[in-house]
Amino acid sequence: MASVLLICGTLVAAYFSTFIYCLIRNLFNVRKTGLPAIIVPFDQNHILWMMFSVPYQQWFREHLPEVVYSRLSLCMYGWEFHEKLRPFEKFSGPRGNDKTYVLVTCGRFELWSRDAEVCAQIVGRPRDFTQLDISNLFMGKFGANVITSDGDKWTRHRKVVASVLNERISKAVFNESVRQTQGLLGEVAAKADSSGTTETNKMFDWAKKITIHVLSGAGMGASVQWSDDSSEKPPPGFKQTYIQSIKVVIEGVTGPLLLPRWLCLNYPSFLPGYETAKAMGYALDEFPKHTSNMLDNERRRTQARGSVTKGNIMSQLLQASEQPADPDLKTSTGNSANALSEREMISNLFIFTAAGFDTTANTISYALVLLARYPQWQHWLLEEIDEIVPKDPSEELDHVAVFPRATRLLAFMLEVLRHYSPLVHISKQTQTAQTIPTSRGTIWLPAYSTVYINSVALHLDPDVWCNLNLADNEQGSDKDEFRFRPTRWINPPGSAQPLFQPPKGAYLPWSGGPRVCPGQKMAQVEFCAVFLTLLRQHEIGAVPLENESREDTEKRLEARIQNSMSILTSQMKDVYDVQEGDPKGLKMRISRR
Ligand code: HEM
Repeated sequence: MASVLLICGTLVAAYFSTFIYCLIRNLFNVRKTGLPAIIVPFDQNHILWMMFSVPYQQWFREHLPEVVYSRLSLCMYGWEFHEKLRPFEKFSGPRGNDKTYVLVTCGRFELWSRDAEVCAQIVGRPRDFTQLDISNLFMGKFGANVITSDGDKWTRHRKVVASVLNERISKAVFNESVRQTQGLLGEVAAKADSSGTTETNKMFDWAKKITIHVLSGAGMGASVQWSDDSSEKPPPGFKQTYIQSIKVVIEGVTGPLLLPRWLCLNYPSFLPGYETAKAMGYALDEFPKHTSNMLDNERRRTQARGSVTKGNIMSQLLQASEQPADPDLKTSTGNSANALSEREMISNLFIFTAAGFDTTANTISYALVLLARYPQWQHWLLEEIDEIVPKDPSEELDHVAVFPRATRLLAFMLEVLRHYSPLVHISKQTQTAQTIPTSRGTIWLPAYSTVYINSVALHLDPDVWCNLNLADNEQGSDKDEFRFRPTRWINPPGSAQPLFQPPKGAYLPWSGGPRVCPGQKMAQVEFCAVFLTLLRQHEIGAVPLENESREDTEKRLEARIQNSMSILTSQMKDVYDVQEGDPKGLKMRISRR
């Protein structure tokens, strides 16, 4: 018995001594960096902490002393959204650097920065600052792809992916976004009262529906009617439609996606989470099959057209993937050729959806609430929209004629993303020791460090944003960088560029450098197409509560926006999947103008 206890005790001691070793090693290394340190003596990337810290955040806040909680909160996923500049102003600033610090934990060495110079180098040197191992777990579920790869493998994926997201795709995305938003307006009209006004909790689910339909139509060439997806049946031999399987997979990235397929399919029905696990099991099985079938169909269509590709991502991907380039690789068709195998194509098609769905949908959702919160900005947009869209409402919107002129709308989107970046941080790791030269001195980093760009804090730098491009009728203010003010993006008349071009590394909602988001233009085109169509003849507002003043409505909307959390991306709580009568939801009003 004594020897069993001794073995257990030794194992426990050995386990905990690794944490102590890491803490001491990190304390030693931080002195070499010359940066301020914030010490939190445990491993914030420990699986148990990652699982339980966010759900128990409220409990920690209420029960821990302020001095402990104020540090601990910096280790809870998504903290950047709520804390804004606090760690920089409260902890690192007084110790000599208000833009970069080291979080000294019992895990890896962690650098956190909101310094544009540092951030520009992190995103500009993808061979030195590589993808986190953990991104493979979620994003590599269907095989290697552009997000999970580094080095030469990444170059190969990226070349294909970048060639696919081209101007032809922009046109397809624009047209599909208009078509889907018209579908939404059709549903709105069917529910409208005699004055042409509809009040609904469903506006945010509809934003998601537009985004997934656009990805399906302009992405995979599988165009869906607005009202079709609920009535559509899975094809023979399938339990889920393509849209259903993709939704389940994407919603599962918070955890269930990590479960193996066999476990999901055999999950005991008496345990909690049975329905989710079962749906995930089917989706893991069927998503690649659906995609593979769609690729086969597209191949057949392309052959029938005499190799003429269509303007959707899948068609372009097939063409780009089967260009001869590397004789050592075989494509799915068995040709001695480039680039991406069938599995890699499926995995990249999954990534387009995983990377493009929540990011775009949540940006549209924040924008909807901000339109209601700030009617003055909505009117500012309506002025532009009335000028650039055809006067005849039955005349179709032309991507080439309208998109380049939607300057205010794009400025509005850029301001939404400055405040509500879907990714609150961008994280990378070093494989070997690195240095980052800056005007404040050179930062040294040990091998196997994790580096975090805090996008929320980066986008609030007063040196870049405060009182930028004040219009004639606007007052400057001390804390202007915190204000939602899209005019800051509009350069004075006569400038070389109509929109403000932030300094390198200062604005990274789409990241930057060679690994900048290849879907940036697609997201911009979709955002503009959706709001051009929505606001062409309608206005967006929030339904006031009983006896609520306008001022109180604005406060409530502000609180709803601030009540956000980061799952994979930042999103408002309780706006999705809420039934019509449920008071938890956020009731929006769409009225004909
Ligand atoms: C508002 C919408 C979007 C935002 C804010 C956004 C943001 C980002 C960010 C920050 C990254 C870098 C991630 C990192 O390095 O850790 C990224 C990468 C990526 N995004 Fe987006 N994205 C958006 C829409 C899209 C769309 C619509 C697509 C495609 C359909 C897309 C495809 C990708 C891909 C493939 C990558 C990986 C690039 C690489 O590693 O080389 N994104 N995105």
